[in-house]
Amino acid sequence: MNVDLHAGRKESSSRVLIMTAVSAERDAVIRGLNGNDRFDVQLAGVGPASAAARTMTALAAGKYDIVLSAGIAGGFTGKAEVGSIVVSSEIVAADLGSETAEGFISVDELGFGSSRISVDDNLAARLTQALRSAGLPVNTGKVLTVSTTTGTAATAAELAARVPGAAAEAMEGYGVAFAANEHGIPVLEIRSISNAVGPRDRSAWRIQEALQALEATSSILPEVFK
Ligand SMILES: O=C(O)c1cccc(C(=O)CC[C@H]2O[C@@H](n3cnc4c(=O)[nH]cnc43)[C@H](O)[C@@H]2O)c1
Repeated sequence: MNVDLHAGRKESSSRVLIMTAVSAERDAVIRGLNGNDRFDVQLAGVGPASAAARTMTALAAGKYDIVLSAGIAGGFTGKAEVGSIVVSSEIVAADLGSETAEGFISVDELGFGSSRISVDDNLAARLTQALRSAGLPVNTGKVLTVSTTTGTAATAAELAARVPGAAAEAMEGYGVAFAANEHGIPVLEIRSISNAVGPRDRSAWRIQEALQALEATSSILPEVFK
């Protein structure tokens, strides 16, 4: 999906809402933006429900042209390494559905809506290119939203097989994107990778490295979202 950020407006520049789960992520984004007043950064809280509710509230003011879900994330091995950045090609609620003895059935297959929200392909491509030009390690791929972080190699493998093209896993993107969709506003998810998706080992999370990558990424946003 591609959207004209300036549709219906003549001279103005775009206003961007960025939702992060926690304050350490928000602070990294704010440092990167370096006082640019076209961007507002708000806390989504952890998980898709909080993210959806708070994004709906923030968008009610009617002043934003695009919404970004940003923060740290787990990266799928071979797709997004620790310290790298993932720009979403699609936002997927990976655990929204039913478990059965034969395997997982998504809400799409159940006929209850869609677990996938498309992003603005043109913006995703421009951001990826700008980050690459700045020398940052960036990949484009599907970013999964889960309510329970993956904690075993088996679940990581099952998710990677079930969602071909999955690059990262986080907990808020689908909520932010759902709210953006309700308002008809384009959405993108941007994640810096703090850990590999797989067996839980919090001591192996490289949070500072990921927050630095998030800050560096945020410093590029003003040139992409004009
Ligand atoms: O402890 C800290 O200093 C700290 C600083 C910044 C962020 C955190 C978080 O715990 C953020 C939680 C947030 O991160 C996403 N996340 C990160 N890795 C994964 C993962 O492997 N699977 C799913 N989500 C992940 C998620 O969006 C959380 O909301 C701590």
